[in-house]
Amino acid sequence: MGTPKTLFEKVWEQHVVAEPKGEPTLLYIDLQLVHEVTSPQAFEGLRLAGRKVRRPDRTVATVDHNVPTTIEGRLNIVDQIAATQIATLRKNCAEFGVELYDVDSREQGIVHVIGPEMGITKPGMTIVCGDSHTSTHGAFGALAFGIGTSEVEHVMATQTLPQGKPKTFRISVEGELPTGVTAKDIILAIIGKIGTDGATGSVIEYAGSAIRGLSMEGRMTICNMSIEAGARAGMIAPDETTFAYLKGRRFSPKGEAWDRAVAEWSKLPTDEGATFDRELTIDAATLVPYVSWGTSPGMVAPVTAAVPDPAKVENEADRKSFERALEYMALKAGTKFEDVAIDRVFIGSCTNGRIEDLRAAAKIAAGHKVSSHVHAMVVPGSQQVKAQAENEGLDRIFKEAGFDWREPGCSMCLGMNPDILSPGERCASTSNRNFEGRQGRGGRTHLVSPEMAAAAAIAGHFVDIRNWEVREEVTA
Ligand SMILES: CC(C)[C@H](C(=O)O)[C@@H](O)C(=O)O
Ligand code: SF4
Repeated sequence: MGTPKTLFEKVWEQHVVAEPKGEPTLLYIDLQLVHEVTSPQAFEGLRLAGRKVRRPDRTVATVDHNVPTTIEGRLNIVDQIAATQIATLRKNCAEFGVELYDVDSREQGIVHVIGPEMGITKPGMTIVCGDSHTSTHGAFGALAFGIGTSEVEHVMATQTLPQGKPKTFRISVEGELPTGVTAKDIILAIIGKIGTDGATGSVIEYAGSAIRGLSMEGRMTICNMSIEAGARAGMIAPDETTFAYLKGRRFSPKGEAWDRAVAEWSKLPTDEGATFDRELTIDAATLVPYVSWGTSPGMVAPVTAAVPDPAKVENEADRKSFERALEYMALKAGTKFEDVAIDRVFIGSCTNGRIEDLRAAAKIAAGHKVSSHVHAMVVPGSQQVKAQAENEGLDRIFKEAGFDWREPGCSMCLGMNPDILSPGERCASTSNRNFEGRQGRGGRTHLVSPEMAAAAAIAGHFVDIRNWEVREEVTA
């Protein structure tokens, strides 16, 4: 036995190609995911240099950010930038031999949803994408992180990437998660506690019994938002839950290869006695459902609380940004969140657009009606999520309750397609970012869990789902 190692160190060391003195390490990249927004210049760079995609078999593309979420909208994309980016991706994938899961594919969807669900994402891999929420895939014990467009080109050309070695940060969430408290609440609580720069330069490993108790969907929700705490990536050790999720998926190993893979993956978890640069432990019992109230994902408070008071902030710069956030959000200190009315609800995104999220939201919505002053939409993260939800009758529950049931894509997570807020509209959203204008110019975003979003749609304002009466007979 050598020195005890962390999950991150094991994956990192297995991918080192070269360690030139005084320069970043050259890492081998197992998988590159590609979408329409950050790939055009990378492909163009290759073309200009007369190069090929070195490993098309380790490169997977889909359309997600720009695609409209109605069938008619997809057939005739009005937005010129969107139409061009999508057409360009089609052309590039055909020319460079990259598999594209296009809108007519049964596997199209948000890049971070389709990788795991097809079994392309696997433990121990290095995974990159020109997209910050690539951290999602770390839920499988992969080292997965977002890269810039010039790096996308570098990986396409060489299947390697120069990277400085990040620091390690273990966040352990111990104990049993109270009823009504979800994976989304865990990560909102963490970011609220450590701040949006709390994990800068680090790879977070999420550990502890509350994390081990989560499904893969919940683990993905948590790793997804690592980037909102400034982390380079988030990781969770692969275990039986991981293997059960991956078994039998389209690109998962089969037969003997499966057994060999599981044996390898089982060696990845952090060794007893391994040390981290930083550690934090959170008691799961102290967590509640949260709502973000400001314009950064660190500005969060318990749903039962009131809008916090900037006057209590000592540091002047912090107080100013606090005041500015409240002004943008049109919120007054002291107003109870349960008295804050909303106009829109968005259930979807790579944070909370998976089947389990839709099940959870449907359970809350079943037998109720969306408030007359709210427009609420449910956007499955992928075609497979959509098909499965329809199989289970979730679409019917949502439609009967008055939710708009859409085609898969990033949708209202960001304002790059027709699904946007109008100026001044307030939205309860299951996505991961609440920056000014994120969901449309002048739009006001509150980040919440799928359950909280569904309940808010019905009540017309935020509600504590711990008091929500779930009509079991309707969902049964
Ligand atoms: C468009 C893309 C580059 C961007 C990202 O990197 O995260 C988007 O996915 C987002 O969520 O803001
Ligand atoms: S769903 Fe949102 S966060 Fe995720 S990749 Fe799309 S735009 Fe980015």
